[in-house]
Amino acid sequence: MSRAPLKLGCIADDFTGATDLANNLVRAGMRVVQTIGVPGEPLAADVDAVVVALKSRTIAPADAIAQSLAALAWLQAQGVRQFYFKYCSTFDSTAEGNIGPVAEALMDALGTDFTIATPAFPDNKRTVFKGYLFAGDGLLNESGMQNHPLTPMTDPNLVRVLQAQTKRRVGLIDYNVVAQGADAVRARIAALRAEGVGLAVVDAISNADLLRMGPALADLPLLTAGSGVAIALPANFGLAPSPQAAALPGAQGLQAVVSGSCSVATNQQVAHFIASGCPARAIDPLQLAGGPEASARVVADALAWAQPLLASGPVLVYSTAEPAAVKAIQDQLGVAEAGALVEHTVAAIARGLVALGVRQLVVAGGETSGACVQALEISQMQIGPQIDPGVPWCHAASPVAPEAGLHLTLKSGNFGSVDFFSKAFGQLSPA
Ligand SMILES: Nc1ncnc2c1ncn2[C@@H]1O[C@H](COP(=O)(O)OP(=O)(O)OP(=O)(O)O)[C@@H](O)[C@H]1O
Ligand SMILES: O=C(O)[C@@H](O)C(=O)CO
Repeated sequence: MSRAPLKLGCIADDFTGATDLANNLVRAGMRVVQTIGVPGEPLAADVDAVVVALKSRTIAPADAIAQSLAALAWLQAQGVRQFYFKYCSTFDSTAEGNIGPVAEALMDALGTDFTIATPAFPDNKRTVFKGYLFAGDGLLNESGMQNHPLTPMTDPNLVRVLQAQTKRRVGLIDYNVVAQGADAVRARIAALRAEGVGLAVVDAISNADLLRMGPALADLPLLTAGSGVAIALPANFGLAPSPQAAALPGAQGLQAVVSGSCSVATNQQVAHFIASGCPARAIDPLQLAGGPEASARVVADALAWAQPLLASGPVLVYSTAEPAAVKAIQDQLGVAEAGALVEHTVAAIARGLVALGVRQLVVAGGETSGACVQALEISQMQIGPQIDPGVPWCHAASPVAPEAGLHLTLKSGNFGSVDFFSKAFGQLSPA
């Protein structure tokens, strides 16, 4: 290997989550590449960290484990000093996992008996106290996440949630320990290890807490977390923030937003975009139920609608709906079927929009982003400047956007200010 070993090798369980992690690493001074899935060839770029983006959050645990181990094996082949399994700051899991099963499989593969688990991301109001996860000012299960279409979160106690997904014992490094600093965290890790605890949820209610615990994490082979902990890691490798880490090519082309997210923040962003007079077209999932022809018709109609409007500014195509409407659709189509149908259709629309000349694309929703990036045949993304906490602009090559590629941002469902969809375009520098 001619380049230096990677400092961090990261595996993210969805695509927006991967850019969120990459964004925090870039802001703290690392040069980062995000790959879409496990690359088929060795890493060429000379970077500090790679984030391998999987779409493994809601698939069967055995498949999530297999994909994560494949990502780990590829990262190991590139030479990596520390590994990071990134999941959602709202700890999104199904009843079977996949946070616990994947974390354990990675621990087994790395031969380590201990890791941490903390989704804390204070910049986005995700805080953990006494093992309880807060989203905004309320507990996770009162935040809207209890209504998530694929991963409803009804228990805010992360020790309990994780214990139900793991064979290893789950413990807690609570706020009193974190507040005392890295030495106290190190001592607590040693004590938990001696008691046979394999995974410890760590409290953090501010960036200062994350930065304080950072040095105590330097020697752990594997970290499992949301993106928050990432702000403390570059310093462990002697790196400091630098503006060059986020430079992207100049932007050009038409602008569009596609949204398959039904999260609280996205619902507000869609409503705001429509209220501000921008063109928007809703997709009715029930129209997709008639097989591939039905979906193809919806795609063609949406593109025919968008084409004459694009020259005048950004358009929005969305399936975003409030919880009651989502539930009604799921009751008729099934949860997984509705999700897959909508994702496939929104992704086909995203591809069609890029074929029409869109080169600045906002995608809302993690699963939706996964489907869109795959439809656009994107294999790698360069991470650029942050639009809002957890959401950077990225740049990627795509066969659908030959020559200069396209700018895209993958917005997690609950991230971004209410005016995110219009604000994002104003933050790109023209070519
Ligand atoms: N109107 C709808 N009815 C039923 N399901 C829908 C509808 N609109 C979208 N969906 C599905 O809901 C899921 C939304 O998940 P997605 O990960 O894209 O958004 P999110 O959960 O808000 O984002 P994140 O994971 O970043 O928080 C997708 O599978 C999508 O296809
Ligand atoms: O951590 C988060 O909240 C996000 O990066 C995410 O994973 C949403 O899908």
